[in-house]
Amino acid sequence: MSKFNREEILDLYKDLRVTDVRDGMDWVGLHGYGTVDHHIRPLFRTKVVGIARTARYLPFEGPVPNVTGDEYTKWVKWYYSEVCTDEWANDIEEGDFIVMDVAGTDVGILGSNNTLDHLHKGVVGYLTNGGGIRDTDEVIMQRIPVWSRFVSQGMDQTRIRYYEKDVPVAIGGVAVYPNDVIVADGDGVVVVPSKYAKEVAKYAHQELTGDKAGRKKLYEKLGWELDDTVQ
Ligand SMILES: O=C([O-])CC(=O)C(=O)O
Ligand SMILES: [Mg+2]
Repeated sequence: MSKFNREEILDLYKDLRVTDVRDGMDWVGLHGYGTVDHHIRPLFRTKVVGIARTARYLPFEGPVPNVTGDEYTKWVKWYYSEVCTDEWANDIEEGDFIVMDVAGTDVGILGSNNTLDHLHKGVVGYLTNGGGIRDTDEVIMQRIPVWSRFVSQGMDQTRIRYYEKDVPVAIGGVAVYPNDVIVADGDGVVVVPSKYAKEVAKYAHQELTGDKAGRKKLYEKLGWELDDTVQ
């Protein structure tokens, strides 16, 4: 990352909720920008902040080979190495939030296997505008954070091709550029353009601080034990 220090930004955003960041975006005049379509939901409730690493896939145009099962095994290997590669996985940095434009397709590019490899390399979460994720019982058990429109069963072959990485992509009505800040939790996903990241964080923290103080008073009134969300 050239324009700003990603560790500094990740630290600045680590405690912020999606709603704080949404408010921070409003405070700098970005009312109509950043909120990813609400149909894109988390597989399970969790909160992640990361730096956008983008990739674009296209539907596969065919043809589907008419071959025996054994020939198909070979064809699948060829497909993985030539048509649907995951080139973006070769240069992952700690804190990357993988943003995949899968053109709305119903394909399980990600599963319980390859996401573990990416986790090991530093990926903190995934955002897709289609399915893109399968093996979800295991993915949830492994605590791999994914926000997607739906869940897919099928594998890549005959369905999708990798096209390019590190380019702007459109996800749920929002243009996501490499290095944008992605904040995701149970309320969905908000995208902060990197050039506004510090200013948005300032007002997001103002919101969070005010909210904590208010809820702390109400906790006390209710006789509740204080937790991390109010102190
Ligand atoms: O095989 C794939 O491409 C995706 C998958 O199911 C996994 O990694 O577990
Ligand atoms: Mg699998």
